[in-house]
Amino acid sequence: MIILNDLKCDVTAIVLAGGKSTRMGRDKALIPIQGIPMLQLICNIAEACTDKVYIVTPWPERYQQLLTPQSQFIREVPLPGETGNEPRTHGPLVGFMQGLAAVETNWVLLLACDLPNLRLEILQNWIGQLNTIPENKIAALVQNHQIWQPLSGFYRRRCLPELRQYIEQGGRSFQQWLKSYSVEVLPLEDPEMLFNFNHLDSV
Ligand SMILES: Nc1nc2c(ncn2[C@@H]2O[C@H](COP(=O)(O)OP(=O)(O)OP(=O)(O)O)[C@@H](O)[C@H]2O)c(=O)[nH]1
Ligand SMILES: [Mg+2]
Repeated sequence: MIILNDLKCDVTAIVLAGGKSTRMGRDKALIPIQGIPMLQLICNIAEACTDKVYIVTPWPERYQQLLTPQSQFIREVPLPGETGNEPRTHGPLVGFMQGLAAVETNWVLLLACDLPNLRLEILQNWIGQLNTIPENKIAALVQNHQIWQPLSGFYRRRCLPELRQYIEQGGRSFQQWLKSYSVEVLPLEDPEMLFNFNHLDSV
């Protein structure tokens, strides 16, 4: 357990709660799963994995009552050239970059807020393996049919300068950005854990 605690200290969690929830038709973060709003469910799991959790969102007021003891909001701001009047639509890569700027640990656990089947023991198991990942790997993610699952995995903090550059050049795609790097594949026996709750009729 001492080893897991040491590793826990070297990981910060970033939970993304923004976007349009177009397919759901209402804010996904607030949809209850067994009585608990999805964002809170994810933050509870994140807190058990790390000592620090950042919730990156353009609208922290909306989630104020959900805030758990080790969590902190990072208010997402428009990029230069974007207007601040409409809900942000710049997407999760920009939210991630804005959260990453506040991180001081070597590793970041990035989580979407729409993962109702997320399992603590699997995340803890992955955290236990982080110190075996070769230095040249910028991230450690699950891969399905050559597609990375970017919103439920780990990134090294040092990717920030290159991520910033990619975004400044107009890039918004995790898949495209990750193509420039060597990424470790995380083992996952049951892909159901990463079921993405996008439609109300999908459960
Ligand atoms: N902070 C932040 N999070 C975002 C943003 N866009 C998406 N997300 C988060 O990224 C995760 C995956 O979101 P998606 O399901 O791909 O997109 P969405 O815009 O929320 O929903 P759709 O409109 O149905 O595509 C969720 O946790 C969202 O809260 C954004 O611009 N900022
Ligand atoms: Mg989704």
